[in-house]
Amino acid sequence: MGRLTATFNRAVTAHRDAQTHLAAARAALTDTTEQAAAGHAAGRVTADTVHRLRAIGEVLATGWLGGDGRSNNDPTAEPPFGTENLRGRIAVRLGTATTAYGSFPALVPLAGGAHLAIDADARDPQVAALLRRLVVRLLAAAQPGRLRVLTADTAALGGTFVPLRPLIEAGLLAEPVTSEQDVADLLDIVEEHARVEQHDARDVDELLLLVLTSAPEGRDLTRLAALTHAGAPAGVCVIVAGYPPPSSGGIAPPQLGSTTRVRMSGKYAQVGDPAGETYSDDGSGLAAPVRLDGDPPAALVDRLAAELGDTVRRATALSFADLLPEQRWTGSSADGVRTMIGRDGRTSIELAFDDVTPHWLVGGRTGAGKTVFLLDVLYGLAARYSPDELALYLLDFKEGVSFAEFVPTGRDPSWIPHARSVGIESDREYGVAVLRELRREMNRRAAALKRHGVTKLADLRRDTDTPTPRIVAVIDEFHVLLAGNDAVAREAVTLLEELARKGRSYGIHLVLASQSMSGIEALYGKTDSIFGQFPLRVALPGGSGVLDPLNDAAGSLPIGSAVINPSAGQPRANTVVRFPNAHADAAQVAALRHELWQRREAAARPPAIFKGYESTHVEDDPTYRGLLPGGRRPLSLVGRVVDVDLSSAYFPLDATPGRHLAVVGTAPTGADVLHAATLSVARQHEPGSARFLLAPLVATADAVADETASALSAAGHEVTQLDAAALRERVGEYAAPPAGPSAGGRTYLVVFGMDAAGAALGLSDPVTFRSGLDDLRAMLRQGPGYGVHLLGWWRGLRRLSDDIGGAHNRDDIACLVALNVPGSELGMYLGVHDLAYTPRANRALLVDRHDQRTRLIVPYVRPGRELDEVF
Ligand SMILES: Nc1ncnc2c1ncn2[C@@H]1O[C@H](COP(=O)(O)OP(=O)(O)OP(=O)(O)O)[C@@H](O)[C@H]1O
Repeated sequence: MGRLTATFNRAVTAHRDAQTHLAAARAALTDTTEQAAAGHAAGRVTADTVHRLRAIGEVLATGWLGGDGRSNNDPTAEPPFGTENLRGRIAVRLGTATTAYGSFPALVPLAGGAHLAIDADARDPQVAALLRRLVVRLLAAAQPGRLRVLTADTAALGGTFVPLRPLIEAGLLAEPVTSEQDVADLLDIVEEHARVEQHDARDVDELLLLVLTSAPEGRDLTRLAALTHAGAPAGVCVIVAGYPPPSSGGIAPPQLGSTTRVRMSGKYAQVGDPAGETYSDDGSGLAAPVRLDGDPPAALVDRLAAELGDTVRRATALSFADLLPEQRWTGSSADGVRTMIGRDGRTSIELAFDDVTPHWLVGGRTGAGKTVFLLDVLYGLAARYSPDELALYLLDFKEGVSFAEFVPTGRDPSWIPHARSVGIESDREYGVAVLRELRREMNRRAAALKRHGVTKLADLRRDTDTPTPRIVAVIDEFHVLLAGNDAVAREAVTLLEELARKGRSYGIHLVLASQSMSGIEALYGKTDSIFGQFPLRVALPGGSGVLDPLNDAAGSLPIGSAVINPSAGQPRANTVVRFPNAHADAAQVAALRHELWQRREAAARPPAIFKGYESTHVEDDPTYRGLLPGGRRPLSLVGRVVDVDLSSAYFPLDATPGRHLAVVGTAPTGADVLHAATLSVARQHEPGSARFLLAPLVATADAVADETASALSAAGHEVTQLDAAALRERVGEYAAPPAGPSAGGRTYLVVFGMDAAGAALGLSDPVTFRSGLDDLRAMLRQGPGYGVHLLGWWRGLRRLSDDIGGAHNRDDIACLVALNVPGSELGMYLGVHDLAYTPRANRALLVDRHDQRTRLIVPYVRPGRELDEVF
């Protein structure tokens, strides 16, 4: 007993500095229990021994790890939460060991590589209550941010942890998983945690407590066992109930390492020897039955949730501001650009666009936080590098507003000065236009390198005064761009392949983000050649598609986190990062945008913006506004090209046979296009120097035709209105060069509803026997030569074809704007077999037969025409 007293006294003194002296104290307990067990067996246990055991137990499992958290000195005072750093082993109370001479606390070691297994699963209410009690003890004791608890409840499908709901809601405890597949995913997370902790050998950053209400089977049990063998540096603590599982076919279950085993026997439990610290000489464990502690008081659970929830959130919360550097625009992009994206535990994680990770592939199901992640990256970069160091091309294919905040709006004139072009709800054709622009820039840079006789972008930057910023081009929902297997998708694949392969040498970096990596037909056979150039993979929840098929680390990620993998998704290269929610910090984000905008250079221009849903008006077109009389050949404006700068779509009307315009399609916007085409040519003539003959032949176009006539008259032009018969006459007149006083100047025959002139044109002249169609065809060929141009709207392609005498005469009306005309029909008319055109609202195809131009355009509509009317 003398030795016992001495060790006890040492332990009590040691309590002042429990961490350093815990080992000594634990030795005291081991000593004591050994002696107690031995003494008990020999009938030598006395009330005094038990009394001392009780005191030692209270010293070892202090605060919330022991009793109810009350101290011996003042039973009414509760210890504070969050005192343990959990870096090494701790003693945790399981229940009360009873002997004939009284009871003492039964403790087991946990953490620091020590684990616990109970033979009955959580369907035994005592086991379920103990598991809850242990979770609460550890959470109450752990310093904020030092403990992460993951639970699996296959025994009761989540029911075991219902009493701990307040902790789940407070974010202190993860939602329990309940299926075998989920358990496998959970093990992925724990293994990843262990790998990262072991790799970063400095210290255990965060203890991951894994609580399972029943043991998994097969391979997952082997994985679980391996975790128990991983040792203290893995930072994992396993508490598993229902181990060993009922034996299957006599095969012994894998042995757990450093695990105290508890065996249930009626109302008592038998606690085995902890690893490395024996209660017994013969391995029989603690020689006293243990009454397990029951449920934690509900009030304690509530209080813990309220107090600790807040503290943990504050301690681990990551705000948008954490991503930003102290000083703006101090970075040099000579060797790459990098930004902090979030944290792994307490470690900040930076990602880079450089030679090692030139391009990124980002995956995540919809709603997984892809947009938020991209915004975090983009704002982080824009805060670090000036527009001379970094330029952004942003392209979004989904209906949404991912990048809308980078461009000026009616309410907020600010923009991100790095943004060169921003596409919102982009068309695939717009995407291709942006990629072409990037390729042009790449070629420009390649030529500049050659010119300066250098091989690296950094050297070029030194040799020239003109800034050569690195370019980061983000394409969100890029699978839309590559959908199908048409000419657009094929061109996009070719461009992407080239940019991915050569971009890194020229400071051009791509981020491809998508909710789906599968079923992209156009990529067939090209995935390796393209995605092989994207070593950095970012998998958000549901985004495992960007990782290796054997890497399922993104399976059960919570929102706000991502797997970062710089090795093209290989299973052993994951880091799980938490990133802040830029959407939640809208005021801060707006403040940053304003700050950056204010810093822009005086000459900075807002980005070229494409909003797929917006209609366009000729009056807003700077080209239209700049048109003046006296040009060499009048331009007839019909819309804006779907390209990076949204350039004006027009046809020059010169003297070549066939320089006429046909607008085709039943969409009422046909009349609007004709209106814009007519007014634009009118601006290029002095009043009195051109004749406008307007034939409003269909009721749907009457209002627009009247508007056109008044606008022309207001501009001082001579306007004559024609009906079908008069049109027939004029066509006859213009079939040959005019002679006499009407000669000279230009004549525009503007026909709203040319198909309605069919009957009149079909009539033959009683004298010459020439039909109106004969005259029309002659006029189409020769008219431009003497200044006559037809601007007509046909509602059907067939009628147009008939009027010109068959599709083989298509060059006789060389300028075509196709509205809602099926692509196949149009392809047939034009003799182009793989024409990629899908008619849709607010879009048209411009075809110029003479210079082989085919462009997707946003056709002009009259202001006030609502979008749903447009098609
Ligand atoms: N770091 C985060 N922390 C907390 N919540 C987040 C975080 N990131 C995203 N979220 C939440 O997830 C929601 C969806 O995010 P986001 O809009 O970025 O998803 P998405 O993947 O772009 O979805 P979709 O493809 O459908 O547009 C956000 O409204 C936000 O509330």
